[in-house]
Amino acid sequence: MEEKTARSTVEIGFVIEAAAAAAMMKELGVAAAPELLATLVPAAQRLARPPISNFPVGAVGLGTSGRIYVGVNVEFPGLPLHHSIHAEQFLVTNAAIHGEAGIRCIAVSSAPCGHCRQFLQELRGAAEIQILVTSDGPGSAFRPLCSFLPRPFGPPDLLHKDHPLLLEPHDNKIFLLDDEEEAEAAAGGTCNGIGGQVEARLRAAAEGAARAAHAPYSKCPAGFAVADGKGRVYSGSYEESAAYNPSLGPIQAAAVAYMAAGGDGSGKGYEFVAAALVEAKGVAVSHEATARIFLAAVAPRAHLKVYRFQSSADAA
Ligand SMILES: O=c1ccn([C@H]2C[C@H](O)[C@@H](CO)O2)c(=O)[nH]1
Ligand SMILES: [Zn+2]
Repeated sequence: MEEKTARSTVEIGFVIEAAAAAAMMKELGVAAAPELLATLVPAAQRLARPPISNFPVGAVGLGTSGRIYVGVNVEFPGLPLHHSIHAEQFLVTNAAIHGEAGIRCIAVSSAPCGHCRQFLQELRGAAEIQILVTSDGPGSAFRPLCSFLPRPFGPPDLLHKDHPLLLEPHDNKIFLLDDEEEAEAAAGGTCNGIGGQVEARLRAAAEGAARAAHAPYSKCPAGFAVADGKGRVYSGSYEESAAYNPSLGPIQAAAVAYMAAGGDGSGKGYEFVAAALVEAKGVAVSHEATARIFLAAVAPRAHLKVYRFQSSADAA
């Protein structure tokens, strides 16, 4: 009973290094890493930001590196529900931000929805990812993703089998258009006096995120970066799903980076003062309008600058 109390009050961050995970296993008397994942789910739920549903979802995943990644659901008051981030998507995005190569198993507080089962198809070896649903009770066990989503539609339906998948390295060819065109593209918004240095860092972060984006279906990679009032920059890459709708936009991915780095989405809100979007010029998929809607709802003071690059057919 005492042990149970200790477990339920454990506090965690969004990334747990392999050595720290080993120390936790020892402390909590847990024999194997997958068992530790389930133990940490209540602590993960406490990091969730669900002001609309008040339904906190926590997901805890083990990477092939031995690191543990936490994911939580994030809801944005004032925005349509499809802007929400699911815990499982948060987990995968958090892993991507930290350069993780693969996810072996995930413990999650409630059954993954159809959208998340589909999103997870973007990972190599998706069928064998092991999932445990803690709300199923003490006797619940890890089961492969293919038992949650039999006969999936996924990357093999649309891509060559060797095409890089979500957690695999991407280097999309991006060459930003010159300054004059950027200035034209940066329509709207008033510059609220962020320093040129922060602006340059935002641009570089968004460009790097666009390079790393997983956008093999539209071939429209994109990256988004936000700066807080202290000059800290957080960036996220667009992550596409073969089934399109479960895709996670670069704006949501940057919100994950912000939260995973300790930004508090519930207390003082999202303290973004400036943002940058990097995407191709005149292509099928644009995030600019979404970025403006998102910023207007969560950080209305933030100035957005949009940088464009010439679309390249060999974007991967
Ligand atoms: O697989 C799921 C299902 C739901 N949610 C979140 C979305 C929303 O914030 C809340 C209610 O659906 O739970 C997840 O995070 N993962
Ligand atoms: Zn879901």
